[in-house]
Amino acid sequence: MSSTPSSDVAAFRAALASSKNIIVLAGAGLSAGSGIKTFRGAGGFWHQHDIQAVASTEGFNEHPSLVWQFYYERREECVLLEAKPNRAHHALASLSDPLVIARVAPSLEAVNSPPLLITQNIDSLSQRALGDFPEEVRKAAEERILEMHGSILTTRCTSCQHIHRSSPSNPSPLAAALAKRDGSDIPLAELPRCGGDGWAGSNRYGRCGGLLRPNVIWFGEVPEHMGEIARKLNWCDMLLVVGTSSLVHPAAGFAANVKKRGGKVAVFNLERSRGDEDADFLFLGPCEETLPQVLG
Ligand SMILES: CC(C)NC(=O)[C@H](Cc1c[nH]c2ccccc12)NC(=O)[C@H](CCCC/N=C(/NCCC(=O)O)S[C@H]1O[C@H](COP(=O)(O)OP(=O)(O)OC[C@H]2O[C@@H](n3cnc4c(N)ncnc43)[C@H](O)[C@@H]2O)[C@@H](O)[C@H]1O)NC(=O)OCc1ccccc1
Ligand SMILES: [Zn+2]
Repeated sequence: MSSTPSSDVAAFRAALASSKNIIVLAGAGLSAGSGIKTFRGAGGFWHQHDIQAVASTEGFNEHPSLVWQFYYERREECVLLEAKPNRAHHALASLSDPLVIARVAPSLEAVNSPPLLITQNIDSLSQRALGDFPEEVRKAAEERILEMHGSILTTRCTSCQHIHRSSPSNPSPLAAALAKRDGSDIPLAELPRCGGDGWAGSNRYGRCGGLLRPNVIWFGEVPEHMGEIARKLNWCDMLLVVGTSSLVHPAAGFAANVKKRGGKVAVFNLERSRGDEDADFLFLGPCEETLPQVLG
């Protein structure tokens, strides 16, 4: 790849305006401006926790209490401590407004509107940034947000696979259990259990009682929505890569995939990141500043 990436805003806007299928890929940097720690940045999660122990199926089978405490801390950050969507989330959310689309992306094909947002984040802040949009715009836009690594707002039963949605307002059963403890091991029996209907074969017998796990994708597990993501990337002619170190696969391979098919890539990151030398556009700095500026 010969040329170095451009940071010419007008050139980027012209490229965006002629794009038919725009996709956004987001990582932890998108939510850094909301006070949520990243993974590899200063004070990041992976500096304080062993990835294998807290973000793998094996880790959960060995130490379910430790993993639950790690995700309770994540839940605290995102939900209980009221993290709010920042200007980067709102700039991306504005791409769901038909008036904004008409102005910045008039060539966007209706089937690709609003632009798809593929997020590696589990914090639900991109959805919350849609808060003040009219119902139908918000609904349409929510369907265009793919949480490929799951969500901190949901738990999954390890036996019946039932998904439980604990809304931010009422604390999850875990909160009660964790609140009691000083970080020491929580007995397996006290960890969150499935209240879903239990089924043995064809007859039903009350509560499933299976051990719940955070409904997030751990290392070694297949990310969510991979079929839809692969299909949509095939036709993507402009990929915005926002706040990700591009070190975790399969997300880390999306940009090269789009480039290979003749699409363009624009990277928004606080600093240089893996593979950004192959991008067409590179906007360095806090994305809560660069995105509103470039999309504004
Ligand atoms: C470590 C890495 C080498 N390992 C992997 O990639 C593994 C193994 C692997 C698979 N393929 C490979 C190929 C090569 C090598 C390894 C592999 N991948 C997997 O296991 C994946 C599953 C991985 C998912 C793991 N779960 C997460 N999260 C959920 C839980 C949780 O959140 O706890 S990953 C987690 O870490 C990743 C962290 O990356 P970032 O979000 O980028 O955060 P990071 O801190 O690293 O960087 C932040 C960036 O933001 C920038 N920034 C900071 N502030 C700002 C700011 N203000 N503005 C702008 N930018 C900013 C910084 O400069 C920095 O660049 C995210 O994906 C995040 O979700 N599963 C899978 O491959 O299954 C098979 C498969 C695949 C496809 C189809 C079929 C089968
Ligand atoms: Zn169950």
